[in-house]
Amino acid sequence: MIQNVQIEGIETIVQADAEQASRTVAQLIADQIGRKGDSVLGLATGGTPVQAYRQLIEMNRRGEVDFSAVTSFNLDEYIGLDGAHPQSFRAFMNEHLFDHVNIDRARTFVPDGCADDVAAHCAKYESMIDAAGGIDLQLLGLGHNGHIAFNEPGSPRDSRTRQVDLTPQTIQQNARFFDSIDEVPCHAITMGIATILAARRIVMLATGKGKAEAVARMLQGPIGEDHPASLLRRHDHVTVVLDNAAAGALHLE
Ligand SMILES: N[C@@H]1[C@@H](O)[C@H](O)[C@@H](COP(=O)(O)O)O[C@@H]1O
Repeated sequence: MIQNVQIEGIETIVQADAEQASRTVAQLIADQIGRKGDSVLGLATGGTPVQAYRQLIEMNRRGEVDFSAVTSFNLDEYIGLDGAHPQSFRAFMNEHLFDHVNIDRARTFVPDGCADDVAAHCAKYESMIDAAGGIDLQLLGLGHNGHIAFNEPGSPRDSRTRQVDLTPQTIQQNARFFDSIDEVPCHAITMGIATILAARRIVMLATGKGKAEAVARMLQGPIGEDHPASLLRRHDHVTVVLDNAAAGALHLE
């Protein structure tokens, strides 16, 4: 059963399972591209969006969504991994989306984890987003500690693309993608909270019981930098898409 509720002014869609929630997110992205063929998308990595990307690939094959004029900017990248490294977010995006749809690879942007001058690269990434006209739709996942992209708790709400340190918890969480925890980089480049909040529309996907507490704090806890996702409530066009399990700690009337 699908529930569509307003929580603290945020449109929240609760689907039965991760498959249905991913389908909803894929449809929201396809609708955005349908309205504006040359949309600028903000894209996310992690385990959560994989099914939504799979749906988009299927829709692209069926001719239901056309990526040919789309531009994309990814949220983040590990420092020290170049795009050819299998655990880089560039490789992730190629494998899970870009290799399988008709997007122009030259218009897909992921921060360069091997940039010589990281600060200059971050400033350039911001100006490239501006030059593209800003992000029309930003897709987000949710960290267990409330992080968005790699904006860990305590990240300033006016932060922009920059180098950050990862918390031990995030390193631990992401170790599942590597052969061992020692291989997980400790630093990353991430869009800032202000970069994310500048997107015209934000779609957050969270699934599974493990995200339930973080979802409840995001939507019904205090708004503050100690739970970065709660700052999304300061944005006027956010859609949160959940499965039942991730909605489990919410107080729904
Ligand atoms: N930087 C990413 C985030 O963009 C992502 O949303 C989050 C959740 O990941 P997952 O979807 O695998 O739970 O963790 C990562 O560290």
